[in-house]
Amino acid sequence: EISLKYGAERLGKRQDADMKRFRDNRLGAFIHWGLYAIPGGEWNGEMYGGAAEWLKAWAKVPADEWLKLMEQWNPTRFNPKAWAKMAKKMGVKYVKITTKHHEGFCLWPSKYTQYTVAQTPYKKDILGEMVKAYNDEGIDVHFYFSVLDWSHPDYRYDIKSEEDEIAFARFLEFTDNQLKELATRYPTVKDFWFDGTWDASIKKNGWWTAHVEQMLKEMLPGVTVNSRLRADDYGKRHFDSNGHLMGDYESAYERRLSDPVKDLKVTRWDWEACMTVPENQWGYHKDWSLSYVKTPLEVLERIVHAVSMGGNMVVNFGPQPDGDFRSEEKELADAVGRWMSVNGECIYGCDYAGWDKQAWGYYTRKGKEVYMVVFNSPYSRHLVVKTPKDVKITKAVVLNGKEVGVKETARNEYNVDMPAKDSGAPFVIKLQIEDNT
Ligand SMILES: C#C[C@@H]1N[C@@H](C)[C@@H](O)[C@H]1O
Repeated sequence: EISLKYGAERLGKRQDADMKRFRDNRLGAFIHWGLYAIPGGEWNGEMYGGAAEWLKAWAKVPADEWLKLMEQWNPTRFNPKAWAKMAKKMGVKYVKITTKHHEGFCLWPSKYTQYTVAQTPYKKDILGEMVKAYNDEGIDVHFYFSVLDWSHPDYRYDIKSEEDEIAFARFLEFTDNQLKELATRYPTVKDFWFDGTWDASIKKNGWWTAHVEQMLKEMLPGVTVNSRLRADDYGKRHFDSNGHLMGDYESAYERRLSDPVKDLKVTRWDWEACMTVPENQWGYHKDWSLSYVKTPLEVLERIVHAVSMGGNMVVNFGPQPDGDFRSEEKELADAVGRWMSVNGECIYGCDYAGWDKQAWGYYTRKGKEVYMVVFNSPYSRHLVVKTPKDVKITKAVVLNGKEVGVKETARNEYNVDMPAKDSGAPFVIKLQIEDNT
């Protein structure tokens, strides 16, 4: 192994109670909310199809012009309690909030910059209102934080001169101060999800990324930190130069998931995926007709897919500038919540089952119970199950339904009957097993 000062601080999964809570929560929601919600993908009469929170880049808007949007930040329909109730009904156990996205606008009254909610017509600490509302509903709060900051004159994409070194050192100190401010003001935060760490300037400062992880964990014992923050001594990101995962969970799965048959490596570590409902819109975009919008069923399948491979899934919401959600997002939260209210036990606290995936859907596992989450009903009316050696199925019951027949067709092979009544939606069969492995 290469000797590293700023490589992985731990080998294998974190096993403390806080990490177990992160893992068992399984389903989260992302809130991408910032100045970018105001133009919603349109600038000077031109509609841009790229990600709405990157409009400043697509339309090549200078920072000072972009930040003038602060004069319009006044979400009069923002109701944190209603937001928290919507999340609760959806069945999410945590919400990741963009405290500051690449644009540099802070949803909290940071004293280290003038680009915050305090300097807008809204004035109030909107982040604090969200944290309280979600926590009051028993929902954990995670902070998204963009290291990349388009509003800060000392940010550098690369370090090519003495001047760059000096400026970027000032920028790293500014960032430390903001992170300490967030950890101090909102001590119930459970996780920091870093973004915007792909530039050469950060890769050349792996030491700082290790320092940030350590600083936050000293300030907030138990807090989790994503792998995307981390770079090692040689600029290797997420996994260090010896191939060990840095941070507490891998966070590379943005709008993509590992193939559940061909690519099982993620089952070896903790990981969290995040997804958008349109093809690639995190912030509010006025026109969702510009790309395919996933149905609630397609969102649900991605949630189950992630959990079936031992990961978490975070579904994104991009609130409107007025503080309300678009109808498609309200309907999505409703639909997912209805399914989770009946079948959530195959998600919460569940993990990778280690059984060979079948065409009808996915397995998840919690101790001695294995769940079959069926998305594709076969014409044969039988669900083929191949168990590992020395594992037998003793019973099969449809969640919120009746027992179904199980017939052993060969060694470690079974036909599990379909439920008599077709619910017209994905359903879950809970298997009791004898595991003599
Ligand atoms: C690229 C990029 C960013 N990462 C996603 C989580 C969004 O914040 C997007 O803007």
